Amino acid sequence: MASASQRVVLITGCSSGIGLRIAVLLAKDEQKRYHVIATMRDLKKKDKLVQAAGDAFGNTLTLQALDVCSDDSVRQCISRVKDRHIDILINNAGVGLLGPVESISLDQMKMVFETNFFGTVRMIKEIMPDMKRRRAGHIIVMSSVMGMQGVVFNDVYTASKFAIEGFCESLAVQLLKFNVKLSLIEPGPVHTEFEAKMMEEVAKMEFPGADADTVRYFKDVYMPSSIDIFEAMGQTPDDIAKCTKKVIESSNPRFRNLTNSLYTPIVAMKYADETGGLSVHTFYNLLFNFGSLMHITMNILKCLTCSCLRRRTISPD
Ligand SMILES: NC(=O)C1=CN([C@@H]2O[C@H](COP(=O)(O)OP(=O)(O)OC[C@H]3O[C@@H](n4cnc5c(N)ncnc54)[C@H](OP(=O)(O)O)[C@@H]3O)[C@@H](O)[C@H]2O)C=CC1
Ligand SMILES: CC1=C(/C=C/C(C)=C/C=C/C(C)=C/C=O)C(C)(C)CCC1
Repeated sequence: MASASQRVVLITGCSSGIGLRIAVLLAKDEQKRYHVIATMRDLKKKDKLVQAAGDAFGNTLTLQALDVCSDDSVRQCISRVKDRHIDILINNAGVGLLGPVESISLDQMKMVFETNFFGTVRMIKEIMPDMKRRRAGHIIVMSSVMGMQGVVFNDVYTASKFAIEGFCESLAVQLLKFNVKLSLIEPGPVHTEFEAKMMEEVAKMEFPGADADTVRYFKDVYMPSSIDIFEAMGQTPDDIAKCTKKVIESSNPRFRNLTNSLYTPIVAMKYADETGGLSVHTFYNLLFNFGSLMHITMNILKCLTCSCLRRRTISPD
């Protein structure tokens, strides 16, 4: 059980990746400032977390079942929390979806929104009223750079992250009146099971309904560039955990927190040209005209992201 001085942190999607690393980092805090309620939808997947938590398991870290897509599961989980008191809610659970829109069924698209958008909204609706009443609390949402900038062949995933960003941008204003903070964490590519799950999905894909040219652009142009980008820009889940810890420990946390400075110029293009032409044409050129030069492009991005741009992001160190 949490001591009176500890902040209670509830995290969704802790069976792997970023959620697992945030849970472990906070539970192993040297000053034991946090009591972490790590949640996952399938407790059979707990071994990796339990092993990584070591001595913290059963002390500063406890485990509960929670499926963000189920009203009952969310209600049951929160009702088990002492006085329903949660200081920090970290909405991390999420799923990806990649490929030509023609090959993806509406049911598959809805599942992505059920998890990434409605799952997060369900959690916020359950926990926010108590935070508002106490005039205290911090809600963290694991968004993505794709919550700000669309990426070809990630249409539906991007849309789900744009949706949650719009929701949070609106809600943050109201919450400020109640002294409840809301922060988005916006990572670029991160090496987690997310990446492996996508590769596995793509290997199995048969692309029903997509024409041969589109399938070729996806498999032979987008996929190799995307793999290069993961290699050149990829962060570790530990990096994202450290960034998240910095955000919750900040006395004046920012609303938006990009974790990867290599993305700053990409996001800047969007604000530099409100017609959208600069972003669309630059992405087109990067992919279809300079795709084979992706390594050089990455080095140019690294030069562009000199220290002045880097200051705009949250760094893990
Ligand atoms: N990896 C990346 O490149 C990036 C990831 N992100 C975001 O980070 C977050 C974490 O992803 P990451 O760690 O990379 O990926 P992982 O696939 O490693 O982790 C995703 C977690 O979400 C859980 N989850 C999925 N659906 C539900 C559900 N209905 N209820 C509860 N938990 C669920 C998964 O559980 P289960 O094991 O049961 O499936 C898993 O624990 C996501 O929101 C993702 O969009 C953002 C930017 C980049
Ligand atoms: C930047 C960029 C590309 C790819 C970006 C990717 C692959 C980003 C992945 C982000 C993830 C995985 C976010 C998760 O939320 C392209 C389209 C190859 C073209 C050139 C510029």
